[in-house]
Amino acid sequence: MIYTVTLNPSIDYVVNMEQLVEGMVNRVSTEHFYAGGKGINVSQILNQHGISNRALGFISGFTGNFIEGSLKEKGIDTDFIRLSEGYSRINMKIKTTTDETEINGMGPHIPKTEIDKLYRQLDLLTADDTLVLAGSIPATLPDDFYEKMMEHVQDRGVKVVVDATKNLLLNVLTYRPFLIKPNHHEIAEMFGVTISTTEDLLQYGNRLKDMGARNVLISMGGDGAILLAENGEVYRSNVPKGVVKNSVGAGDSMVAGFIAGYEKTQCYEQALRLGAASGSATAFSSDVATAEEILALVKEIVVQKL
Ligand SMILES: Nc1ncnc2c1ncn2[C@@H]1O[C@H](COP(=O)(O)OP(=O)(O)OP(=O)(O)O)[C@@H](O)[C@H]1O
Ligand SMILES: O=P(O)(O)OC[C@@]1(O)O[C@H](CO)[C@@H](O)[C@@H]1O
Repeated sequence: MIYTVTLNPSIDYVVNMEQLVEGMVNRVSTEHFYAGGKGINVSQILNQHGISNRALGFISGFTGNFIEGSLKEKGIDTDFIRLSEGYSRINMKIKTTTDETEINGMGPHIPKTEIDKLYRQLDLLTADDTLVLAGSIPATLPDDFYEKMMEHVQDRGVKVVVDATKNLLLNVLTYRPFLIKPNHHEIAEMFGVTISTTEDLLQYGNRLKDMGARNVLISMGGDGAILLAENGEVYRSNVPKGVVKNSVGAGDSMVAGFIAGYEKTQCYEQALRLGAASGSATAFSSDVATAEEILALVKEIVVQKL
């Protein structure tokens, strides 16, 4: 079974407007409310690929009810820990004709008793399970919380996927995650360097492998992705043609597509293909993509061995 953990789920309030003017009243031309948070997005796309999974994490308040309800409506298995105080956050995603701006909320305080409940859920995982840790760690939890969770399941051979930024990602590498998915900007930031060529990316991708990551998937937005696979092969994928509606969740969809592709075929090339199709399908859609939208793009993905 695949378990996703979203420590700080959100309602993504996705709006369109022609222009965003700071210091003025701005009015939107379209608005949508979606259940969000990186782990939750991974769960939604896994579900589209027919891969059974369970979404874990903390929810609270009326916003938490919306998140849980909308996942249930889509047939996604959830086992969220409900906090008695506070509200799951609302993240505003503003798409204008030129930019995408995001304002992400803080989220509720998570008391120690509730953290213990999450550890009890992790106690049940075995070597047949995959644990996906995705998204930021809320301010009320310690920065090393992902490391703590990985340490907790370490002896049981659980496959762990981590999609997080900077130190959160670097610090988990000693626990040998099965997959990490930084984007090219995050790699540059992690190592404090400027990346201008594919060779640069490969150099730092290999550094992440040397530090412990088993598979490193580097996404590059509209420029596709590179996979440095555990078997030593390196692959590059293109992106299909399409109009970007809202790229929020594209990275999470790529992670989910990769996991689904690997579960189905045990082949890294196929996993990258399904990951790339899933990422682009979400970029071309207002919400995270549907199975039909993803399948329509799979044939356009060209995976090349470097
Ligand atoms: N503009 C785009 N056109 C086509 N495909 C895209 C575009 N942006 C993203 N994708 C697809 O989604 C994948 C992941 O995108 P990206 O590199 O933006 O991830 P990310 O930075 O983690 O995204 P996010 O944080 O917005 O979820 C890309 O490798 C590509 O396959
Ligand atoms: O604040 P975090 O946890 O870093 O990111 C949260 C978030 O921006 O990530 C998802 C897209 O990747 C959205 O659904 C959600 O709003």
